[in-house]
Amino acid sequence: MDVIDLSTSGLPVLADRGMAVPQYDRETLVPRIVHIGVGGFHRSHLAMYVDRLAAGGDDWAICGLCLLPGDAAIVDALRAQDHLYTLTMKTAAARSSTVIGSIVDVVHAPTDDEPAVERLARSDTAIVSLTVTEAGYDDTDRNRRTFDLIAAAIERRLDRGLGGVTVLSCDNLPGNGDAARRCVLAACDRRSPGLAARVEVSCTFPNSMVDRITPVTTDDDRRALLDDFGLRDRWPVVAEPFCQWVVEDRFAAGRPDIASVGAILSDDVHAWERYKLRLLNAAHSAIAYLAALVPYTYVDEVLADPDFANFLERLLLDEAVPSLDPIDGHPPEDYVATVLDRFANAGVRDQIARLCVDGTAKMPRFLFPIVSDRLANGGSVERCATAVAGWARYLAVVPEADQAPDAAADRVRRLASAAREDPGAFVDERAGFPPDLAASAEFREAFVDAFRRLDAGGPRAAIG
Ligand SMILES: NC(=O)c1ccc[n+]([C@@H]2O[C@H](COP(=O)([O-])OP(=O)(O)OC[C@H]3O[C@@H](n4cnc5c(N)ncnc54)[C@H](O)[C@@H]3O)[C@@H](O)[C@H]2O)c1
Ligand SMILES: O=P(O)(O)OC[C@@H](O)[C@@H](O)[C@H](O)[C@H](O)CO
Repeated sequence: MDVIDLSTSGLPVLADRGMAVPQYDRETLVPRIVHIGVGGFHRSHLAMYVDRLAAGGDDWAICGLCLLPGDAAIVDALRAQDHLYTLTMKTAAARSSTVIGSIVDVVHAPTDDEPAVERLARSDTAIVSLTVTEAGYDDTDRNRRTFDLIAAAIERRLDRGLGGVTVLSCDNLPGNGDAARRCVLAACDRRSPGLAARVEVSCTFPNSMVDRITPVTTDDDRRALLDDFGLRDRWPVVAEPFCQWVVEDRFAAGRPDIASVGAILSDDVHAWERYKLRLLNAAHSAIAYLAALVPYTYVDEVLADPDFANFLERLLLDEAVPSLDPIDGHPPEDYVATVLDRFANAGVRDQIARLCVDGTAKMPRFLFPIVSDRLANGGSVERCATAVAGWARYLAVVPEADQAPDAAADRVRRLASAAREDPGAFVDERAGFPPDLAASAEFREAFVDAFRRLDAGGPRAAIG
């Protein structure tokens, strides 16, 4: 089999080799969605939904907007292959690959604001979507730029007599639309008096729950495409088959018929989002650091370990589930079973190291709310405390160069080091604990006990 590079002209060859490829005319698509943060998840999720829409005859498409210097690699990769890429869905038994055609342009604006603002302000932009990570909504200079650009673009649109846009966060955080709204309105206040009020009446910020486990792309993923299809794709995406998107139907400038391709339009996104953040994301953060200390490399290895599987199941059923309001017809226990099943998928090879990234942004959003609820309403916090102790021990003992990136970890790392002498020192508001956790003798005691067990016997002793 000849090796070909991914490009529009190669699509017929790939179709002959059995790969699903776009059958629609990409030239006629209109990039009404401008997406900031063209990482793996955007390409496994929103871009896939938009690809399905195009396959059904819709003309919506996506322009990627990359704002960080480090985005040069993805920009180059996409440009070199006509913005096409492969999405491979994997289980232990099978994998299936599709070429996704819904991204039709990409703008890289790491330093110069004007190309970004002008692209966002264009008359055909209807949705500005975001996957800029949880930490991307914290108030830092780098993050401010993202929202300053959006505010500048909306102002330009309104001054030109164009309407507002929908700002659609697809990040994992409680009330992601509300968080995006707060960041955009703060940027408006920084920019000009009165702009925030104009944005409030012209733009919308739907909340959404987004879900598809999407590991970091590896060279093995690239090699598999070469072996199976003779295809060289510079930056393919792999994901699990499961995919979910629940979103509020508040779109200021129109939307495609996303329900027709599987999205759920709902007024009750918060209930779904809580299920997901407290049962799936919290579970990821709960095992991440303990597993890294073993060390395990992949999530499925952790689930194949009966001690870890039992620890996680008990944490979810005994501590996380009681903190949730059940959704009619969708018992949380069923959701837990699905999550455990998805984590056990030995085909997807999701990396523990990926889950360890940005713990300071994720612990307060995923795991601490469960503990807060337990402290307020009664019930054990022992397993959540063990998970947090795993995080502290990881920060204290894993050499910094080997730790997963976490831009805000310096202070927390110092507290974790201090915890080796005095474990209780870690449970401090400076480590991101909310006041109720920091002040709770019950939580502190459970944490200290778990930290000591970890110190004495490692992760297995702590989770037993
Ligand atoms: N990977 C998943 O399984 C998954 C599933 C559901 C939701 N998500 C959400 O998507 C986010 C991104 O995940 P990913 O797997 O695509 O990660 P990724 O590292 O592959 O991509 C993130 C992209 O966002 C850009 N980015 C990061 N911070 C930014 C900032 N402050 N401003 C502008 N751009 C920024 C990066 O340059 C990169 O292109 C997650 O943090 C999460 O909120 C991910
Ligand atoms: O993507 P993050 O960094 O918010 O969290 C890590 C994982 O929990 C997350 O990516 C899940 O895999 C995802 O949310 C599944 O939909």
